[in-house]
Amino acid sequence: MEIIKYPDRSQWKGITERPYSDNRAVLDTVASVLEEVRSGGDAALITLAARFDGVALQSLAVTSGEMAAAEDLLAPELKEAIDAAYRNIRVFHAAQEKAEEAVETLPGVRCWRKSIGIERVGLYVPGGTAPLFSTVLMLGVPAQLAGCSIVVLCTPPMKDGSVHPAILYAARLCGISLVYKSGGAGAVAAMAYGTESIAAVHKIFGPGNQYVTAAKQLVQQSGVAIDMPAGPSEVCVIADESANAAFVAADLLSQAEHGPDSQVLLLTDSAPLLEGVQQELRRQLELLPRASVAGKALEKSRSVLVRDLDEALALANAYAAEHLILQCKDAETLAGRVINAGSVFIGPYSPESVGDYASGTNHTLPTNGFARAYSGVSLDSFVKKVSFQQLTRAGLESIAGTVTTMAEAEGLQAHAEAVRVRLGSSK
Ligand SMILES: NC(=O)C1=CN([C@@H]2O[C@H](COP(=O)(O)OP(=O)(O)OC[C@H]3O[C@@H](n4cnc5c(N)ncnc54)[C@H](O)[C@@H]3O)[C@@H](O)[C@H]2O)C=CC1
Ligand SMILES: N[C@@H](Cc1c[nH]c[nH+]1)C(=O)O
Ligand SMILES: [Zn+2]
Repeated sequence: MEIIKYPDRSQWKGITERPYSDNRAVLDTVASVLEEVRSGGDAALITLAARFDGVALQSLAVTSGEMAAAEDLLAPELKEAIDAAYRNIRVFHAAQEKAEEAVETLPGVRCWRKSIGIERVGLYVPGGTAPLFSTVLMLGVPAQLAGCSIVVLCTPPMKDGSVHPAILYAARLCGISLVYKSGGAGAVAAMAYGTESIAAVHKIFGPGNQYVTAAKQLVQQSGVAIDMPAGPSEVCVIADESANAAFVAADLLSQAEHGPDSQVLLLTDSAPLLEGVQQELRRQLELLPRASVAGKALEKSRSVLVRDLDEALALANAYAAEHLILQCKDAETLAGRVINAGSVFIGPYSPESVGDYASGTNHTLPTNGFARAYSGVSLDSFVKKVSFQQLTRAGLESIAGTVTTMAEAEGLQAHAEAVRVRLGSSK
């Protein structure tokens, strides 16, 4: 891990840049995969599964038999854990369902908005390095609450050509039956353009590695919407001398183990804490089954010694982390001053892992600085808010002058006439 001491502002750009920011090779690969799927459909997806996942598939769709069998393949404690997480995520997302009141902007001029579920949505569930069945809940629960009518789920097959039973169990909980064995850019292309077996959707959701994220960004050109660029994972921890070095190191490693292109960032005003965290990282890393993945991510990560916590917060706001953990005195006050972050974890007992799985918040969050402008996935991501208005004749009379004056000033006479003709005052 690179250690940077007391950087001045001119060095901030180097700190806030992600290690994969120059991803032209990835974009080139992804562009050709998209074209392959657009022209080759299902057969191309089967070829891609062999090329990138090393799996020889006969067909892409998970059968209803495989869906039904999944539950019995899971240990009871895992099923209970998934059920508990499902409930918490549902409670948190259901609370986002707020009906908006109609507003009378003038007497007789009534305006309102209605949330309508996006009809066809595509969910991407990562599975390259690990089958992230938690992501099924993060996407499936809000899709279910929003009432999306067609929900397609794509995930890379495991080496034996199956989909992990926990993914299928979580999908069933969320009422999803259209599950396909397809990963990476190919899966994104399939959901964007459609193939013989996979329906094209209106919006694609979900996290993934650089290939998935690049594919989501590229397919937007064909008119499909996406939630946001989400992946590779990252975390920023702000810690002071009051923090427990073992907790901080554990949080950094929990994101480093996601993939070699994950990035973690420690910001501290305490040299002893920084030293303690480096020691803990070395100690804890050795104990991890995924030590080599986490080790690669750490090589591209940074620990920064700053002058004070104000500077730490300013740097964190500039970095705009997917996850921001505050392990310092007065963490709540600091949290109130956060401007850019996907999700914030306050105090020593709020590890990011709880948000990754089960506290209720969504783990599909903007990475690569996109938290400056994007929110994480929520119920809102799965609905459109359609606005409505209804005027009485008296309402139209009161607003007529405003509209006709503005329309004529813009040189749009027909707009003005559409008001006047109703009031019998056409020129
Ligand atoms: N920001 C967020 O909200 C979240 C992000 N993540 C991130 O999702 C990612 C998951 O990544 P993975 O485990 O890799 O699974 P993945 O499912 O995203 O990617 C696997 C697929 O990548 C494609 N691929 C692999 N190597 C390729 C190559 N050389 N050329 C073209 N395509 C290739 C293959 O099609 C493969 O099926 C991690 O980076 C993790 O940090 C995970 C959860 C949440
Ligand atoms: N940490 C991941 C989510 C995750 C899934 N499983 C474990 N963690 C992210 O939000 O980037
Ligand atoms: Zn995680």
